[in-house]
Amino acid sequence: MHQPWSARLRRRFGVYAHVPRMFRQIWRCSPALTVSSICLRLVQAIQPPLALYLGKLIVDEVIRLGGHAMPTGSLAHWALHGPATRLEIWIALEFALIILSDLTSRAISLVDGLLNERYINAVSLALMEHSATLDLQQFESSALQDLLERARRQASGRNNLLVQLFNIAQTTVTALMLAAGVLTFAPWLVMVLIVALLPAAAGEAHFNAEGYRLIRAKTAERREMEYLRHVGSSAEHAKELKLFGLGGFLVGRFSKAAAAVLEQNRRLALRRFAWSGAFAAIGSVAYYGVYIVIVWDTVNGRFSVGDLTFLSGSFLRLHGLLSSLLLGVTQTASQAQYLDDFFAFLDLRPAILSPPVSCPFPSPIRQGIRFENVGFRYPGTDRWAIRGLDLHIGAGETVALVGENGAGKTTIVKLLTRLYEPDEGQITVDGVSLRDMDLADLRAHIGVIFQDFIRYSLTASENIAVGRIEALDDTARITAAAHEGLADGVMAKLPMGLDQPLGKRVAKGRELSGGEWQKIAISRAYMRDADLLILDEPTSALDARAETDVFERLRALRQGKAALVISHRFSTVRTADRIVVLEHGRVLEAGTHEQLLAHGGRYAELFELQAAGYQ
Ligand SMILES: Nc1ncnc2c1ncn2[C@@H]1O[C@H](COP(=O)(O)OP(=O)(O)OP(=O)(O)O)[C@@H](O)[C@H]1O
Repeated sequence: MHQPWSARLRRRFGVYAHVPRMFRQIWRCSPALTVSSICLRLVQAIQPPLALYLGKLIVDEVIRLGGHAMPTGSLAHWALHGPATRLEIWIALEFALIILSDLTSRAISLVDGLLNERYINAVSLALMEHSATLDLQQFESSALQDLLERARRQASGRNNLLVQLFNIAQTTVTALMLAAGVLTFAPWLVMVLIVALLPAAAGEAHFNAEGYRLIRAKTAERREMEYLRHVGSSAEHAKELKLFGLGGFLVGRFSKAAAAVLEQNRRLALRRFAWSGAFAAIGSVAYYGVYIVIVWDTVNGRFSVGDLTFLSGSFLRLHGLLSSLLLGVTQTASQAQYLDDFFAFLDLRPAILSPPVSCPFPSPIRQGIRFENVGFRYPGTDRWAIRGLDLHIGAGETVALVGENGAGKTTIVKLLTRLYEPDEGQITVDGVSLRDMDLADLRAHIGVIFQDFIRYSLTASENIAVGRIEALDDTARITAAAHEGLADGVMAKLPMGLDQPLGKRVAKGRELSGGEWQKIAISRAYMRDADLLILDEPTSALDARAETDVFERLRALRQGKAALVISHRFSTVRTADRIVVLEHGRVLEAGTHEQLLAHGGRYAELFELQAAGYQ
């Protein structure tokens, strides 16, 4: 696939399109530090040409003084009374310049360090804040995971793009000043140097673009490697890995993925090495050619010895500066590609939004929640997870959903909380469609515990407070919720009580049993004053006594509030006001425990199957 060179050039420089946006971000982090960094770098940028020019003046002055009679007496006498006043001034200035240069470079690293840290934090925050606004559907797509993986590199702080871009600007100012100085002596020499560097510039740009293409193509492999590394070295997985003896298997998988990535990188690195060596040689030949011409012109009296010092010094610097500029531009070009990914991620917009004008959630619920002919397919699949579903949850009613694995129970919860949008039909609360409600308001009125609830590596009290994060400091509310959710007994056993960090990841963290974690999760639901409570497998890990306790307390909480309980345990299910049996995303039968048993359908069959297991 061959593109015209103009298109290629546009694409190469196109990577910098987001740099102004990045600068705006940097500016917002700290205008004072940004201005300080720019000013300090300007001061630093003009020092090398000044130092070189002072050097030339000193050499010329020394040669001029060389013709005079040798000073008599001491160095001090010569310095004070001799004809060396101008020389002394130049030397003093050069000394001052060295001190200044040292001070500014220290100040630059201080200011840049502070600014960079703020910028990296701002990038991480932007990623987290934006992630919170995206749809669950977007998160479940592997394309988004790949984009996020690349965008994260921007936040990792490894690439230090900010400092590199500032360095480029500084180097450019120095190079321009040196070039201007040299141009006054011999304009064509500068042209020779620039032209000699062009092949290297093109080569670097080419290899950087190729490197990025490689990384992009291998994002999925890198994500897999990241996953394998995590699984292979985390405490959560250690137990199963040991017992199943999976260490070797994981290492093998990782090595295979790593070897594929490594091999491609190696080939690119070798080609890059060979080509950049050849291009660098062209630059060096040009530099020495120019140097020989300057020496020749000095010998022939066209330049003074001071001019020779200045020109050869300037050329050496210019050569070094142009090379580092080239390296800087190409390195930042490849990093700027991640900037592209970072902003592409920030520009993603969620599809599930609040309407411009929203209706309030009907609180308290008077008529109930209704699914009307609802159909839903997960994105990227052809199979209907739910189809033609009609379901009613009356005000103050507890409905239990039962059905075999994959029947669509959890999907109903996702639709009810608008984590996903139905493809067909609608869901209403007291006749108001979920689409017409403000998303945050809708979710604030629903308390949900999913079967795969999160075990936060936070303190016990924080783990409960996440159910209503505004009440993080409301110890009385947290204690009451812990009591309702049976977590008070769990807390009593913890040495640090409410303040006990949970999980193995944190210092002094205590691990809990599955049932104990579930009690903490149930307590979260009690933190909310929810009009609709959804419990997806709430008691699967609880012992029989705890299960009874949980449902007794739930009955008390449910006064005037609707609840949807999903469970495979019939001891839980039979307490519900109404039981809905799902099959292939549709309602198969519905009624009370007694009605369904009398009906002798699927429910009765499943119930008897489970009851037989206890006999
Ligand atoms: N994120 C997803 N993407 C694609 N398909 C999905 C996704 N989540 C669930 N499904 C599919 O949708 C169907 C319904 O899944 P759902 O999780 O609602 O079942 P469930 O009744 O809750 O099952 P279980 O009793 O095992 O928890 C299943 O066939 C499942 O494979």
